[in-house]
Amino acid sequence: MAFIDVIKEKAKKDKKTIVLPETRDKRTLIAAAQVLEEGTANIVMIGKEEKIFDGAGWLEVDLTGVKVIDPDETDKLEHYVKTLTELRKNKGMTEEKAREILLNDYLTFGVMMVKCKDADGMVAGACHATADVLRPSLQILKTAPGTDLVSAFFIMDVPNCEYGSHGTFVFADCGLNQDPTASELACIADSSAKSFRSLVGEKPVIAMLSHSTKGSAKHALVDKVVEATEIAKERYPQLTLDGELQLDASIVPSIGASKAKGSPVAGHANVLVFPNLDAGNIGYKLVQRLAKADAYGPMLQGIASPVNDLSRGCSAEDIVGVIALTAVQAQLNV
Ligand SMILES: CC(C)(COP(=O)(O)OP(=O)(O)OC[C@H]1O[C@@H](n2cnc3c(N)ncnc32)[C@H](O)[C@@H]1OP(=O)(O)O)[C@@H](O)C(=O)NCCC(=O)NCCS
Ligand SMILES: CC(=O)OP(=O)(O)O
Repeated sequence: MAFIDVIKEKAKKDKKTIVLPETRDKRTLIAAAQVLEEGTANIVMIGKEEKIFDGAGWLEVDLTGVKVIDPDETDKLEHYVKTLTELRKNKGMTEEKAREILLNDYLTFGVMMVKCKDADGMVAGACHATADVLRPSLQILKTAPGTDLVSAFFIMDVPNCEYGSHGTFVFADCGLNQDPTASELACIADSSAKSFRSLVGEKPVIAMLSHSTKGSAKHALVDKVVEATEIAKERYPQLTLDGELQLDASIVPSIGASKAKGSPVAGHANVLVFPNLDAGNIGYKLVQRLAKADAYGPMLQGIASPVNDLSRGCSAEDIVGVIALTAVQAQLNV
């Protein structure tokens, strides 16, 4: 069974409620209808009911069963206003500002629904840039207990691929931390291992990626990954993790054996930790577009409740997948 079909089966077993704030986006409406039909989640949408259902009518999709919350009409608004004001009072938030934001910014409204447990998770980003989705999520939900850093990963499912876990990988950070320090890279490795284990269900084998393998190149960029590897090995001794490794040495067994002999990771990695966001974001898009991989994300790890982003280049099918993954994260509380 394909990776995403396994996730959908899990999602169906204990249905969670996912809020979709981007109700002007056609792909989101199409995805919502498919999720309702497949039964992987309950869907809440934010906006004016007549506009949402008009949109669905033009697209000829059936949104029967979707719950619509209109910020102008809901009696939850004042609770959200008070909660948001309290949460952000040290940052100058007032009730007036909070009301203005909640009435006009559906992304923040959706995050508040998750914060107040009126939804189990949120998926957005089909028509908003990543930074706009992540900022309110980070500000309101904050990090999960025991974590200092939120980071963003993709589940990459590569067709006809013998590498990774039958072609399935976690790539990180591909969406949030632009130039992580060595210590932050170590944290991203640990969070990515947890994401891999909980969503793919297999043992994570983590490569700390670089343009160098075991000292083949010298540069400050390489030094950062070497240091990150040392920190990660010390902080998380239970992980199967190694670096610094080039991509080919990480995933191709024969190249791993020749470039990094004796490494427990080389040639077998299924979790790829990129040295910075340029590499991560470009890397996932190369694999998605040229190898025709399914790319689910950017999903957040290390955040207190499940909120996941999308690329503005996503398809309706990608949204359906990320909704199912969000529902499973909510089940597992990761
Ligand atoms: C996400 C992002 C917008 C946050 O940066 P920012 O707007 O400058 O916001 P700040 O640094 O002021 O952070 C806002 C809040 O989030 C928190 N935060 C930021 N990054 C965080 C992280 N990685 N982990 C945990 N919390 C974080 C800050 O502590 C701050 O909290 P506070 O307001 O309660 O003090 C920024 O990191 C970014 O633009 N990342 C790249 C996104 C992108 O374009 N990706 C490429 C496409 S996928
Ligand atoms: C993941 C990604 O590239 O997102 P965006 O379209 O928001 O830039």
